[in-house]
Amino acid sequence: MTSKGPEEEHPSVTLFRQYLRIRTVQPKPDYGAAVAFFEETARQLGLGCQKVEVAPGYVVTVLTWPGTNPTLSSILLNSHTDVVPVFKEHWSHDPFEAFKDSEGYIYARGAQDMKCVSIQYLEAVRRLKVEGHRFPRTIHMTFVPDEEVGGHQGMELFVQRPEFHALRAGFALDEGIANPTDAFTVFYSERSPWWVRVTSTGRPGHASRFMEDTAAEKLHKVVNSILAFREKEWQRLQSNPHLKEGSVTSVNLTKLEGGVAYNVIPATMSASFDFRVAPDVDFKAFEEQLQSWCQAAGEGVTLEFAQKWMHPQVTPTDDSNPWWAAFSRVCKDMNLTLEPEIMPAATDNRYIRAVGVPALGFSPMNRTPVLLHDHDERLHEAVFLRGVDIYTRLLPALASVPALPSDS
Ligand SMILES: CSCC[C@H](NC=O)C(=O)O
Ligand SMILES: [Zn+2]
Ligand SMILES: [Zn+2]
Repeated sequence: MTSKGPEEEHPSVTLFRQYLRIRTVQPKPDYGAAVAFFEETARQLGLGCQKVEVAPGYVVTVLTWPGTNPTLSSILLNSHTDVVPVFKEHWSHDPFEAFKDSEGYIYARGAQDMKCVSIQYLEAVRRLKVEGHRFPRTIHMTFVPDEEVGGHQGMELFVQRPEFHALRAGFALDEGIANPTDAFTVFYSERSPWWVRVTSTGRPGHASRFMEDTAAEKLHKVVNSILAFREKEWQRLQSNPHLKEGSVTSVNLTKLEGGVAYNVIPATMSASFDFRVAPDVDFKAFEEQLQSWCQAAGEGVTLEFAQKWMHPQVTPTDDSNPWWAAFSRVCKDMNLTLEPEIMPAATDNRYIRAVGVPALGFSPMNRTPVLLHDHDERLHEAVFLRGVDIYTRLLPALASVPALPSDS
């Protein structure tokens, strides 16, 4: 892939790099600068712009291109504006400079997750508007805060607001993940995050003794049960080539806490786990399983949830779903191979689907290594521009889906 010199850079790439330079990095994102950026872009594109403060300092910016038939439900193009922190010393270039190398790779935090998508939406709308198109359905672009820390001050609140319902979203697109092959991954569901802390209490005492009923011994049993379950799910994934990562339940032990001194047996210890529960799991039975592992470990072992998503939804990927039919038809016409999967991580799409809006997770990056949250996150400008082409084809198709029973 070749790239043009800076003087001939495509204006969509220039806008992308400008956005990448805004430091919307957790844990202290500069959301004010991002909102100002989208307000200015809305002005340039002649789009409506609404700001909804869902919590103090947490603004959702909504850019709107009205359709010709206001009775139809709208298309919602969502993207989050925050990005995850960096370990600067592991980067080849400043992660907030949006450096472009001689081959055309743009290095920046957010290059894949998901500032590319925000600008691709805008640039596709710009092109279609410049060409004089209008479509029956309204297109709304929402730029939301807080996704990287769970969306609790972002999309989770926004979907409950009257301003969200007033958008009358019939279908939504949000983020996906890059695909290193020629194909594009599209996500039709998500695993549910369950963050579980197991606390074990037991007899304290002098650490030179063979004390019975210690917190550590009981915690060890629970850790063993959960890691054995992890191994079982891992084997199930490994042994079946039809299963993808998002189709099985994963768990990782992410924190161990407790203890005060080498020679004091602590009265309490805890272990924290990040479970990602597959959408076809019986949630009630799974929670009972967790409880029974705690009980089997002995007295005084309890669990609490720091996150517990209970509303997994599946957006159908067959022609019974007119949105899928329109989406997949465009991809077919463009000769794009789609790989439908379940999102292994959690995105704002779970909140959108939970309020009844069918949604797909799609970040059009093929032939691209998966570098979200990684060092040297980067995207080739040609892949980025191809993504603009793809949305330029997708939006007319989606915004022209004929009236549906759900529209009335
Ligand atoms: C459970 S809320 C955290 C959301 C986060 N999303 C992106 O990485 C994730 O860990 O999947
Ligand atoms: Zn993301
Ligand atoms: Zn992310």
